Amino acid sequence: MTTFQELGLSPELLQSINNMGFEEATPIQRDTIPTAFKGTDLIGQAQTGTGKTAAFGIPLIEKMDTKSRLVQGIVLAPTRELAVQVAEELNKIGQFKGIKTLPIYGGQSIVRQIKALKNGPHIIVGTPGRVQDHINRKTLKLENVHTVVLDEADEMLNMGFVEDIEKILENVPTERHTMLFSATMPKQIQNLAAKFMKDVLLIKVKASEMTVKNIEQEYVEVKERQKFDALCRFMDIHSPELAIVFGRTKRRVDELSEALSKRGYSAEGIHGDLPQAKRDKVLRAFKNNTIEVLVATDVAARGLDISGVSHVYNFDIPQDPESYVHRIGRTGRAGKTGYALTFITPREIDHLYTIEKITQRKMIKRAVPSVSEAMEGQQQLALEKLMEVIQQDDLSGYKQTAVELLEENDSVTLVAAALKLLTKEPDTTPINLTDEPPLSVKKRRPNNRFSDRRRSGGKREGGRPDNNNRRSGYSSRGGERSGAPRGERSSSSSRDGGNRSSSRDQSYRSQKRVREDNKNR
Ligand SMILES: Nc1ncnc2c1ncn2[C@@H]1O[C@H](COP(=O)(O)OP(=O)(O)OP(=O)(O)O)[C@@H](O)[C@H]1O
Ligand SMILES: [Mg+2]
Repeated sequence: MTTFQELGLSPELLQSINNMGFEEATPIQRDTIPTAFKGTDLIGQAQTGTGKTAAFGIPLIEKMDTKSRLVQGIVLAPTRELAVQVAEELNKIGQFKGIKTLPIYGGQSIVRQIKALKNGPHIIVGTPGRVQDHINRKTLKLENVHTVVLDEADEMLNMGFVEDIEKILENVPTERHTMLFSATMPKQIQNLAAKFMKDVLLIKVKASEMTVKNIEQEYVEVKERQKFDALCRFMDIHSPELAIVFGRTKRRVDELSEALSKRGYSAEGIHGDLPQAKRDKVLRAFKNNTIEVLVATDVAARGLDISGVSHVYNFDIPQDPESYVHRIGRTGRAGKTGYALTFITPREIDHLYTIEKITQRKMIKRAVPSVSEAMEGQQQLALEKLMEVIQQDDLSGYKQTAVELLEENDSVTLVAAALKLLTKEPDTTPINLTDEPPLSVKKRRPNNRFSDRRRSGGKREGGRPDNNNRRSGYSSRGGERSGAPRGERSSSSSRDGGNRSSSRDQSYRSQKRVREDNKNR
């Protein structure tokens, strides 16, 4: 066990960490904070929900000069919601030191952001597109930035943000401290490290599996047309506290959230085509438990930390194993338990095997529950509600009526009627979802997914020189700091785990993903 005192935090930060209820450092915090204090460029990899935000947030804030009113630190994140969340956490960590963090992201009034930027924030957390916009408008100056963090670095790379990041970093002094964080670090991340970092140290929290142990992982094989009924039955049995249902496309999310609402679930959808105000509203409602089911594209797969998410349903199998890891990582956070169920259609079984192989974790096969099983699940829930009222509420105001009722009815009939009233009986309102074709295996293009995306994505095209003049190196925590020039480091890929290299895996991983446009992130 490592305490934050042992990590040498200032009294101000110890106070905020204490206020946040953190008692001891998580492994990634224990391993990265001392290295980050030394100013070493690093890549931090640890499972979802294990405190990577504070792992970079603590050293970032410790390094801020409170007397300055200039921006000294910048964090880039792939989605707007994540930028907001990270800024909130940094504001908590920095509150007693007086460090101000400002989120800037697309979809929010630029005028409002310009005003806020004038208030002298020390740290900016932003999505690449909007940050660049402010740089171009000269409303954000990065010449005094000494620390840069790329949160969910591999996702920003997947999305083709690498050029935006490069442009942003051209505005930051080269003598800077750069940190990359994610739960997954595909090999292509080395290109990013080579581009943006110096003598990089890879700090990877060792785990036998990529996903956290306390998430129960199951799958169900079902025909496309039967998926929705199966989902409803599973949810009736599980009665999740809060659930996220992931769909592959925006249309899927729209249709699913509407269909779930029709069947009586309290559900709303979120994806990149919705106006930001709507996205904010839906997420707020989910966090406040006003809605119980969030239906989402992968826009909600990364980094979001919502307490109470007990179940994740992959209604459509994710596009690649990394996406799987992040999606299910929305549950089982900070040591809590969680549950994840993945739906596959018969032709998608190979994708499931690939996920299992890469995560090093087997999923348990489940059969589609019958209507009566779903009904039993709901009855059980009603029973629990009833027992809770018996134990916790004052029922004296109801007892006289109960006595009168019992004079005319037998007790079993009465209790059965009460249970019926409390039970949400399976709803069979007809639903017609547009079929999604099964996830297919396409031929892998040469090199890597990054180059695929550059060719295919509007904003990602139009290349730029592939190189900058930054020195680069890449070493594992084990010590062998290679320092080898780019192009000579292919051997270092073995650190990623030899199990990742079968051609089938690669072709799967390199598929062009049905992703949302960068601008919507
Ligand atoms: N030392 C700690 N003790 C207790 N809780 C912590 C500690 N550090 C972080 N947490 C809490 O754990 C939760 C998960 O943290 P965080 O969002 O930083 O995870 P993450 O590793 O970035 O996950 P992801 O890979 O999904 O982005 C948050 O609610 C955070 O406040
Ligand atoms: Mg995170």
